[in-house]
Amino acid sequence: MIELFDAEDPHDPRLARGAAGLLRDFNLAGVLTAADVHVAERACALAGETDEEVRLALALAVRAVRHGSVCVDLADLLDPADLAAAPEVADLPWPEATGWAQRVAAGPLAAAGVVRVEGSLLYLDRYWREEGQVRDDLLARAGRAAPTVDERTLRAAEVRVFPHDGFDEQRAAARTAAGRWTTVLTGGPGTGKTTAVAGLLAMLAEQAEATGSLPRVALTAPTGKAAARLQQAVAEASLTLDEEDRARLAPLALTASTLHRLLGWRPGSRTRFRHHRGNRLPHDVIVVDETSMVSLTLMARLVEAVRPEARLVLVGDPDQLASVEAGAVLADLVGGLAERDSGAVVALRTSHRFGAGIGRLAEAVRVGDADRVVALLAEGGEEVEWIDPGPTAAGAPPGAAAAQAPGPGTALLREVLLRHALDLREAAAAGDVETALAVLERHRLLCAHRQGPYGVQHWNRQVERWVAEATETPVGPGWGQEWYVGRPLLVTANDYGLHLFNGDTGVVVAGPEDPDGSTSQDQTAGRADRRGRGGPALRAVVAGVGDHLELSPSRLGDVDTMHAMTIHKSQGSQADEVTVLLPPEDSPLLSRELFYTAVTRARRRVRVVGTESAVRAAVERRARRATGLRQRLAGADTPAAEGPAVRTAGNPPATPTH
Ligand SMILES: Nc1ncnc2c1ncn2[C@@H]1O[C@H](COP(=O)(O)OP(=O)(O)OP(=O)(O)O)[C@@H](O)[C@H]1O
Repeated sequence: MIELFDAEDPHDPRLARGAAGLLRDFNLAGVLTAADVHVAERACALAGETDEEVRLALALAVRAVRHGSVCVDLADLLDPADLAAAPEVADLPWPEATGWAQRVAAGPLAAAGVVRVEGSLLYLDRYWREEGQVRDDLLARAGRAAPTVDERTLRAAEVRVFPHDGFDEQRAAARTAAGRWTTVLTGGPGTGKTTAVAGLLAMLAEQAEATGSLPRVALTAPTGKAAARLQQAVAEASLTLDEEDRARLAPLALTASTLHRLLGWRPGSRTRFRHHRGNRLPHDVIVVDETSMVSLTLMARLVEAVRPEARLVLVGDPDQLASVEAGAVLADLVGGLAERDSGAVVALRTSHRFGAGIGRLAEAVRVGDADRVVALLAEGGEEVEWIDPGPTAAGAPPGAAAAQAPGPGTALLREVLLRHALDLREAAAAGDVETALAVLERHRLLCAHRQGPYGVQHWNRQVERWVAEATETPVGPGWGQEWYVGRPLLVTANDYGLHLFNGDTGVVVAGPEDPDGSTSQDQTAGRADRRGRGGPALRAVVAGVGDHLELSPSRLGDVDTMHAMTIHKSQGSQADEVTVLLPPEDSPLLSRELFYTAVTRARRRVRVVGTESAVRAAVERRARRATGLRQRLAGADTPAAEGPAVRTAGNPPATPTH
């Protein structure tokens, strides 16, 4: 989607002062940011490229990566849906598509290796190389003779580990993964992916017994939070195995780490690791969870570091939002490998966790049946509720009624959100950590946006205002009370020293001073906030795997308030009840992948707040990313050899910006 920014202020930092010609036109129109323009200008100056249209093409390629695409299709920049949302874009002086890419290919940028052109696809060199490398490494793995397995032992293990008909899908998945070097295991939430993985590991451990060895197993995920959940889920799933298989898994000492940690994070580089083609990972089995969140760059680093004779099991849900960084790797693998190598992709379809109501809604969203989604929402029930704010007040932005104007939508939202915030506050004020953390898991408000009336910031402040009114106490930064009892927390960056991971959640509770023996410097710096202006001493409690961490709030650097969180951030986590606040239908963030991700965060009940047109837009609009990996994997040497642009699902902007 051609997403625009709207710069009314001439000093807006997104405007590139000094830009000229086409770059200036596209910058002023909000298509290109100053960063896109500067990169293009600099690279063209260095390479000696003076053709304005080629400069524009390069800036659009830079922009595409910023929006999560791996390349840009110069022949397919505008589609009717984009133009309906932003008709003014059509009036920009777009170059004639025919021959545009060829001019880039014939020019000095391509000669200098800054860009690569394939058909109408324009890549920045790095992403072109990474796509090719992922394809080559995966196809090389697929071309090797299959791993040797003892069939009789395997068949006996299948029946033992997955004992009845309800495990048919998982049994088939584990059998596939046991007999291949690379397997992509897909399924929505609660379809038993982790259970299948635990069973597979027991089966592989038994296979290794014949050689008197133990398989070296790595469990990994793109984020710390997802890795922690994977470890916990595998441990829980292992408990369902019989004693003999549990005993097989015990010596494997299964712990999970982030992909960055597994690959060997190196200070100063986000894309180069200690393990690579020349220093491969030692493991025999590598299980990656939440693969939909893995970017192309990280996948490239992973597949080159895996030993050819190690099993790689990529687990995830390809219908969810794709990675924050460029690529839609899981969706591409599922599409490309399924076409080329029919056995590599195994899908689990039966949900063992959701109630039927959420499952039906999620499936209707997944397949893009907007009429059914609207009918299911209208029907409602135990698990599904719809708050349609209805027609908005004159002058109000469409769909804003529930967010801003007084009305039934606002009253209902207030009731739900305030009740949850007060329950949290009550447990936190009593210093009851277990209850506070349990209450935290009961409900999430999920927003597409970060800012604006549909955004997390607005709703965090709004809930704080409601709590302040209800309790007649100052709450929130508006009152100079950043730290207050019952403040829900979302960790926004990994801190390996403190064992905190991006995506961890927690709550501020009343409690004894210096829970972690904080230094005198901490105490001085944090005292005013930590005491909440004469209130009790405060401690932050962060939920961990099987345990929690308590520390002084002053030690927490990267945290947000979590009365509301973005759908992007919610990936990989669930809550009993979820309220999804949809932005208006013209929001560039609305997409089927976003809506599906939000709905599937709910374990017991999902509440959708949004107009019918917003619901329909969410279901019908595909988030798109331009990538070539799917087609490369499917068989074509170059993505353009089989036709025009390759688009795959999963294309939110890299970060929600509204
Ligand atoms: N075949 C089955 N029959 C009944 N229950 C099952 C089956 N497989 C898994 N379960 C149960 O369903 C729940 C979800 O399973 P599991 O954690 O393996 O799913 P998942 O796909 O990994 O979930 P998610 O990725 O959403 O966390 C667990 O409680 C598990 O014990």
